[in-house]
Amino acid sequence: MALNRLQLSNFRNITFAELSLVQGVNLFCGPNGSGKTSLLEAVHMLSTGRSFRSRKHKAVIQEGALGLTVFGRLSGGDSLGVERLADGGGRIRINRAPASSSSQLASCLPLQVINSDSFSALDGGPGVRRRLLDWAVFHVEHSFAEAWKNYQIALSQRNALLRRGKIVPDLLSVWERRLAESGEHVDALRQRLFAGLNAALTALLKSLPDSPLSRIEMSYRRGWRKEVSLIQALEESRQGDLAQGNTRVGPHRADLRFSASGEAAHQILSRGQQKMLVCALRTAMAELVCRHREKPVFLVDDLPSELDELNQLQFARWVSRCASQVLVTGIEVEATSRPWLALSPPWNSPKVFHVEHGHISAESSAAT
Ligand SMILES: Nc1ncnc2c1ncn2[C@@H]1O[C@H](COP(=O)(O)OP(=O)(O)OP(=O)(O)O)[C@@H](O)[C@H]1O
Repeated sequence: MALNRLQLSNFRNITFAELSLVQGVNLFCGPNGSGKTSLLEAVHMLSTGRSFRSRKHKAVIQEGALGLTVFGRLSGGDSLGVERLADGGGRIRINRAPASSSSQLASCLPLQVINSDSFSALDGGPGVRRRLLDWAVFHVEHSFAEAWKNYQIALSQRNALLRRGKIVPDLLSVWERRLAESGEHVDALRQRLFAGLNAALTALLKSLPDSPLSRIEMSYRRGWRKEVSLIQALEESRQGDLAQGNTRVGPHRADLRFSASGEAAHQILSRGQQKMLVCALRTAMAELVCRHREKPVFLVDDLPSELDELNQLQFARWVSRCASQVLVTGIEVEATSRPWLALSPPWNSPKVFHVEHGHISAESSAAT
C-alpha cells in the first residue's frame, strides 16, 4: 500500500503542505531544522495516531496553533485523517468515518521507520524489541490484536489484586486463568511469526560479505520458563509477585536476543554493523508482512549519516524488494539519491522535494 497524497497543517514548523507522492522513492532534502523529519513524523502519525519523537501531541502542534491535521489518500483509494488538538482532544477518521482505535490506521498503512532511534533496538531494553516483533505479528496474525488486548486487561487486573495486599484466592485464580489463556495464545502467534522471521533475517545476513554480522543468530525468549505452562509459571511466581506488586512472568516480558558465538551482538558488532543488523531485521519483517498483505511503506531519516555507501546500496536493494514506497530525508540531493539510482524502475527515479523553513516544494514544478 502506498501513500498517493499527503496533506498536513500546523505540524511543527510546517504550516501547510499538500504533496503528491510516487510509488518508489520520494526524497525530502534540505538544511538542518528545515522540517524533513517533521514530514516523516506526520506520516507516522497517519499510521499510528502518534509521533515517533514525542509522547505529547502538544509538542508536535505548531506553536500558537489550536491543533494539527494530517490527511492521506492511499493507492487503494482509502483515506486516513488524524486531528490532534492543543486542549487534548482529537479525532481519527478512516474514509471520513470515525475510527475506534489507532490500530485501525496501522492496518491500513503498515509502516517501517529507520531513524537514529531505531538503532537502540540492540542495546536498549526488551520493550523496544518486543514492540518490533509485535509490529510484524500484528500485521500477519489477525487474532493477535484481540489476544494482546485481552492479555493486557487480565494483566492489569492481576496487578491491581497483587497491590491490594490482601489476596482473594478465587478472584486471583479467575484472572490468572484468563491471563494464561490469552498469554499462551499471544506466545503461540509470536513463536509462529518468529520462525519465519528468523529464516528471512538469516537469509539477508548470509547475503552480506563475511563478517561477524553474517554470523549473528537471533533467539526468542517467551517471558517465562520453557519447562512449564504459563499458568504454572504464574502460580510459582505468586509469592514473589505479591511482594513486588507486579506480575514478573508472561509474554509482556518476552524478548528477542541477538548474539554470535555466545556474545551479545552489541558487544561484538561495530556501530555501523549494528545499524545494518537493525536494517536487516526491519527488512525481514517487511518481507514477512508483504507475503501475507500489501507491501509496507518505509520512512528513512537521513540514511547517509548512518551507513557507508556499500551498506546504503545494500539497504536500498532490500527495501526495493519488500516496500511499496519509501520516503527518505537527507541534506544533499546527490548523496541522498545515490543509493537508489542503481536500482531498477521505479526505484531509480526518485521524486525530489526541497524542504526549507517548513515549505515543501517538488523539484520539477511549483509548490505541490
Ligand atoms: N511545535 C513546533 N512548532 C513550530 N516549530 C517547531 C515545533 N517543534 C519543532 N519545531 C521546529 O521545526 C523545525 C523542523 O525540525 P525537523 O526536526 O523536522 O528538522 P530537520 O529538517 O529534520 O532537521 P535535521 O536535518 O537537523 O534533522 C525545527 O527548527 C524545530 O525547532
